[in-house]
Amino acid sequence: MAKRSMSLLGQWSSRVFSIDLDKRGALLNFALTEKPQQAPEKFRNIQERCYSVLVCGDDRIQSARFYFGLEDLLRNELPAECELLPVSSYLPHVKDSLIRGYFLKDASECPSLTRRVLGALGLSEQVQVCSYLRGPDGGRWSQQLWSGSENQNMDVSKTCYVVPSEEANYHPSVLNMENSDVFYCRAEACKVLQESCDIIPESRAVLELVGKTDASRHSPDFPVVVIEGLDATGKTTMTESLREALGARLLRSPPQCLSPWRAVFDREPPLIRRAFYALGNYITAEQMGKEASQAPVIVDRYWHSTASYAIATAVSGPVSSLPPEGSPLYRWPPDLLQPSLVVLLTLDPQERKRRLEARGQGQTDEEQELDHNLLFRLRVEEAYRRVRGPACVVVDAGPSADKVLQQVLLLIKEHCRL
Ligand SMILES: Nc1ncnc2c1ncn2[C@@H]1O[C@H](COP(=O)(O)OP(=O)(O)OP(=O)(O)O)[C@@H](O)[C@H]1O
Ligand SMILES: Nc1ccn([C@H]2C[C@H](O)[C@@H](COP(=O)(O)O)O2)c(=O)n1
Repeated sequence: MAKRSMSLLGQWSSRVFSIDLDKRGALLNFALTEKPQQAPEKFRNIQERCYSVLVCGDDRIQSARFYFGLEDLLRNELPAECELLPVSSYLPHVKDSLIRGYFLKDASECPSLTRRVLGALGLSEQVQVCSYLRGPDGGRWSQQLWSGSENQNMDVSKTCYVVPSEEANYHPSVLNMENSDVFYCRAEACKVLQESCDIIPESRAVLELVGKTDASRHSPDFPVVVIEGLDATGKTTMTESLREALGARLLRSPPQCLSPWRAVFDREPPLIRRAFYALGNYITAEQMGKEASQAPVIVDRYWHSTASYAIATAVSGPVSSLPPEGSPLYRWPPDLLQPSLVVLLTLDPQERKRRLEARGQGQTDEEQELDHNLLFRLRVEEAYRRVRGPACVVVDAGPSADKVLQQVLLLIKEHCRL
């Protein structure tokens, strides 16, 4: 079978390549042209031999898993002097056109080892390898696409020149977010798990728990109040107190019944992991519908968490790299039950860290990332504030637990019929 990536060749020169130079949002964008031209300014400082490895297979589950493991694979196989930078290639404004991979700067003494590793990788149907050559004047760079032939040498099939491209006004990941990071209907999330069944047998068990009825239009008799926030902002404390104060039922998303499989899906790439959490919301929604016919319901995390963590993880850099406020990516899935009120607990980063340390519990990988990466934490919180349908009401969780509880009870009185 011909490589799918080869069919991209016709569009190769329309593509923008965006190299993520650091996690702080510095992107190096370039395009390709057939006429020799000067490379972007930032390219001219590069002294190393350069390559790109893009993952562009037909099977989205296999490609997502392959890309997820690619960084480790490259780090294990390549000389230590190879610097790896995430790279995306996309057609501007074209939804779902993004393909991802790594840009390699090789400063090692052994170029043949790097080429051997990349040559072997290039044989895979889901990988496209290119090398970049600096012209003698230093200002020009050419890109050579490696053919997928079994010849592991650089079998150059097309040469293009690296030229500056216009800066995009959003992060390229935004193009592929819908149905890859965020799922706006149960059927789309189910599809991902159905496609995963052969390689992740636990997907079947999850799918069996997901109902088929659409409870979204059913308006519960009692209020449903969701408590959201980053780790250690006081969600557990608040939800327990509200349960007591209101005689409410307490639910969480993902629901208890998914606990046996959560760790399995946490080890999967975003496509599969986010589909799992999306389905967790639908299972919790069914429980909400039942419980709220008898008593008020309090929910620990729900759709705001699923959408916000997914969107904030898919992009890098500052809050400005998020999809803009009002983007349809912040919409509520029409088939997912809407709560009566969503409260977002926020906390000063120092106080949150103090509470985390006082609690002395292990953190999830993602929460460790929050600690290390202030930008990520800011992105998650800003995404929370942008999600609509209903929008969250922000409450400062800094004061004493009792004071915060009184404030939330007041909000419930204002927003809900009790
Ligand atoms: N208002 C408050 N003032 C001081 N300490 C608080 C307050 N609310 C909660 N805490 C303490 O902060 C720690 C974190 O609170 P809690 O476990 O409720 O947060 P959480 O948001 O549920 O965290 P996670 O998402 O990780 O489960 C706990 O030790 C809790 O006792
Ligand atoms: N409804 C939910 C609940 C949780 N998540 C994800 C987001 C984070 O990665 C992690 C946080 O959960 P915690 O450690 O507080 O149990 O789980 C989600 O996507 N949707």
